[in-house]
Amino acid sequence: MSYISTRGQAPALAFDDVLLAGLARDGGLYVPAAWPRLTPDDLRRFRGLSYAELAVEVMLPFLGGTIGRDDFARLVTDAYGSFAHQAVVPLVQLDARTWMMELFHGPTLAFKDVALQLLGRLFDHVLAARDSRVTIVGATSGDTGSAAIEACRDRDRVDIVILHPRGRTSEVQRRQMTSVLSSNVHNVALEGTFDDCQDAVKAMFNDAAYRDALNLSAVNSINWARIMAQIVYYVAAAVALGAPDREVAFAVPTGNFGNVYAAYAARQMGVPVAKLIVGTNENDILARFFASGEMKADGVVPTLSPSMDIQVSSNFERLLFDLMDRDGAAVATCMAGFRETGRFEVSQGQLARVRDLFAGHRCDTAGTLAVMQDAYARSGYLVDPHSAVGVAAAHAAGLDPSVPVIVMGTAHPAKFPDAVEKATGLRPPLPRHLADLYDRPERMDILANDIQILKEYVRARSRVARINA
Ligand SMILES: Cc1ncc(COP(=O)(O)O)c(C=O)c1O
Ligand SMILES: N[C@@H](CCOP(=O)(O)O)C(=O)O
Repeated sequence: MSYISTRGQAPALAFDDVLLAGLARDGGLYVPAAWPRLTPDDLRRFRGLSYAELAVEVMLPFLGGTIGRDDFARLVTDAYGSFAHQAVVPLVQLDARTWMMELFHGPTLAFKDVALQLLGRLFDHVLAARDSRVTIVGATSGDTGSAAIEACRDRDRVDIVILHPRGRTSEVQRRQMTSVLSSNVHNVALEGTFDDCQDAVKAMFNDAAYRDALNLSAVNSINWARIMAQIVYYVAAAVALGAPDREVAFAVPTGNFGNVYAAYAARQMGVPVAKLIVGTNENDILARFFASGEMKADGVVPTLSPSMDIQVSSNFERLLFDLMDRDGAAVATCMAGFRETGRFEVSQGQLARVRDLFAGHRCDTAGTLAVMQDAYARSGYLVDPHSAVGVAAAHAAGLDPSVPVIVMGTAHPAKFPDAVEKATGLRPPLPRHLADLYDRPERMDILANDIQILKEYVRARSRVARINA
């Protein structure tokens, strides 16, 4: 198994190198050179497995022998042992044909834990084997940051710097990051949006001398290993609801397009997926794209679902690569144009192809609150505002009623108590391990959106940079 860049110019890498590389050296994103296949018999065999057992089966082919089965099984079992629910990602039925897959039972209460609890362990394993260290730099709109910090805190071979947009996360999200006082953890509140944070991270990776001097690594979904670990729960959900003998659909609240891309990857591997429904909030660039074929960035507006306040969705490039028949040069030209003008367009043929599988739906604040109110009124079920966008998308999709729709429950309602209280009158308490979150001291640095300042900040906190100096 080797990995190639969506822009066609970077060297192909094996899994362990991709794990540490983050962004490809040509600015592209790594994808598998070929998709491993899951046969109908594989899917039937998966029916009796625990989540950790299934995770090993699904992910092993992606490793291409770079990590042995026993070592990998140990890392996976350990990672999912940190989840508060025995099923790891339980499925809850919402109505006759709609399910919610609760992905938020990990330590930081969002779906990011599913991948990042494993990634932290993979980093340790690979770095120990190489006797090496990395500097991780990441961008967050709220959830990746805390999940990555939790996964990397106190790890001797890692320094981690996380940029979040100042004042644009929920208070719980911010505190989950800034109250971790470990010496290898550094939080930056950037004067800007999530897109600015992500741009800064990519600019650091695109400076070859800088990335080499710091051994930069990534925890965002630009890192292929994030996507790999997220594929597993789509396989689990489909198998639980009848795959390979029944098709399913997924409704995915979307921002950076990593989660729904993992669903696409599961389908490429052989999971019978009838539709992928992309839910967006008022930052609806993706919903507009699936309607028109034009990708056109506007300014980011703050919403009730702040983790999805994103306009430039990194992982869309991975889908575009397939849509352009894996022509890296064409993707590079398209991305350069997008960077310059803030827009690109696909052909009518490409739009038709993409719409065979994908649909987009925009849900505004009123719609989000209505879903949360309705779920609570009907069954006492509390839905966070991001997952609510997914539920709205599922209901709007108008699919054949025989196809079960699985909504990705991406965050615990207690992460967004203000929104939940506004919708239901109830303020969900934090689980016990976070009960004193509001009393914990915080540490962060407020920085201007200036790439030189940010680069110097990260360099000064990188032990690798000090060793290499
Ligand atoms: C709670 C929550 N829901 C949905 C999303 C969107 O997921 P993705 O960026 O993978 O599209 C995010 C952030 O990524 C999130 O934190
Ligand atoms: N919503 C995310 C944004 C970053 O997405 P990622 O999947 O690329 O890490 C967040 O919570 O930070």
